[in-house]
Amino acid sequence: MAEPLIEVHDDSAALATAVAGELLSRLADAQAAGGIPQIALTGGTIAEDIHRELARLSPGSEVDWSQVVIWWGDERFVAPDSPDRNSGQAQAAFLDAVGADPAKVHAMPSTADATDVEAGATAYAETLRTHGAGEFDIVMLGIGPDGHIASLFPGFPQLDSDAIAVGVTGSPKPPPERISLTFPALNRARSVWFLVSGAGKAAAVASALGGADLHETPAAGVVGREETIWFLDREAASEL
Ligand SMILES: O=C1O[C@H](COP(=O)(O)O)[C@@H](O)[C@H](O)[C@H]1O
Repeated sequence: MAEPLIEVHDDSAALATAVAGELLSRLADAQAAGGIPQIALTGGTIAEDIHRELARLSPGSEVDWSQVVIWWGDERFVAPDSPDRNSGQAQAAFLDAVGADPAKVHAMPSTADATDVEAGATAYAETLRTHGAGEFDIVMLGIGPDGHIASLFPGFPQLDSDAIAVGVTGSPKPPPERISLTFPALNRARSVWFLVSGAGKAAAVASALGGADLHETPAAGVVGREETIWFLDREAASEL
């Protein structure tokens, strides 16, 4: 397993531009090689900045977004039009603008699609299975100040699940009900990219990269099969 790479940028704006540029470059290369890349998006503050940069930079890129398969690492189990939806944020920020194919955009179930989080997680796992069980090219993950990634929170039982996707209730960060991919699913990715900005995340970054137990710092439990890159700004890297 390759050592994680750490890339530090001056601030969150520079970080967002760099990640968007790198993603477009990877997708263009994969498509030029004849592939239909599969990526998993994340929610959160830095993801919003990156999505806006993807909208800005995509027209000048070689990427055909209609030939990219889109997944999510986690989602808030709320109404489909709730502003809390990670997928709604991405759709509005860039997926509509760049011409993503709705048939290849796999949002996690909302309260309109499933009776509860467990049913939603089971349905998403089934969707993943029908598409090769999540052979992701790139999984992007934000991280919380508590070290959570996706909706895998410190001390929660979902950390030990061997399912593909799980339901979460009582999330310490609102909204309380969520659906999340698990470690076994996330760790099938060829590349895992952590996207982290701000001083509030510095301790979590240091803990994850310092080899913490994944039950205390869930970010420590995800590695790509081929590469793991930590895209940080200076503040997030300040405790390394
Ligand atoms: O709730 C969530 O939080 C994390 C990090 O979000 P941030 O706002 O602190 O950057 C995110 O990675 C996850 O997808 C999301 O559901």
